[in-house]
Amino acid sequence: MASTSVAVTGLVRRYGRHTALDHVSLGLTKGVTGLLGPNGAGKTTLLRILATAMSPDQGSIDLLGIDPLTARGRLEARRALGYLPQHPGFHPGFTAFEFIDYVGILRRITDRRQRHDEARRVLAAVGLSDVRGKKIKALSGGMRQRVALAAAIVGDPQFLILDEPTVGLDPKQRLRFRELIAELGEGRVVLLSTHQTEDVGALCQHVVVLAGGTVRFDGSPADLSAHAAGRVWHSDQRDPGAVAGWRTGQGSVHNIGTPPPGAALLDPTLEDGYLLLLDGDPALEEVA
Ligand SMILES: Nc1ncnc2c1ncn2[C@@H]1O[C@H](COP(=O)(O)OP(=O)(O)OP(=O)(O)O)[C@@H](O)[C@H]1O
Repeated sequence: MASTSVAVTGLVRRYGRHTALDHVSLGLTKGVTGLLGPNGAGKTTLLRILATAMSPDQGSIDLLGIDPLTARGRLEARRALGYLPQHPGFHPGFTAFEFIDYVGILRRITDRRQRHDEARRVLAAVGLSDVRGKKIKALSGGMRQRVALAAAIVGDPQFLILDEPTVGLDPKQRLRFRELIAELGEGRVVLLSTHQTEDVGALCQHVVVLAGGTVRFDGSPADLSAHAAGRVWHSDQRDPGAVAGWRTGQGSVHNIGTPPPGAALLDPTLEDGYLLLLDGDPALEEVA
């Protein structure tokens, strides 16, 4: 039986003198894995390598039992994976159906009838049956993103690579995407790169944190939250021991860091764990 997991070992990728991935090793199984990391962490580089859009300088990949670093394996891997890139390219004059049909041609579904059935199936899966005859340029940003997701699932790939699929979506659209990704994660290997810690908390069984080209965390969402256990508290004013603190909608300040004695501790969220994991790390610009 074909392997149902993906593993990378010792992946190195350099851009000139800059090392974007520095001996990255990780394993992915069925379900949704969230890939978190600050800007420039190397997430897109890792995803592009897994999608066979780029080669690593060193390391090996086992993609559902296929070695995509060989010429033959690359073709086989491309049929087994779906990729939603950070900036999907569309032909805006195409209708949604025409675009997906075209993706079907690229994916070598040669039988026209079968390809059209597949286009209808994936457009229905992302809830776009009603607008399949509309030109892509006439669709909203959220709908276009759904077209990109539909394109990624043509041919029902068993490994899905999603690069920040919810960027620019409004909260309702994001929820819709969450549902779709959760459904796709049932029975497939899904790697979801995102800056949205709430999406990871809501969707993922597994989280990997990448920063400065190395893996800083690899475990469950609960373990990432637990990283902040005893280090999250609320107070009236921002506490001096806090590395970050913000006033919440309830009026009190949510602090993370080193609490004072007797502080009113809170249950940490995944975001708290993530922020504390990377606290003081030069790779994390957002919290500095
Ligand atoms: N084509 C390139 N040439 C030179 N440097 C690059 C190139 N692509 C990426 N880099 C650098 O490699 C590092 C990793 O980039 P990458 O895009 O993989 O990060 P990322 O985690 O996806 O970031 P973001 O969240 O901002 O998309 C960054 O320092 C980036 O500037």
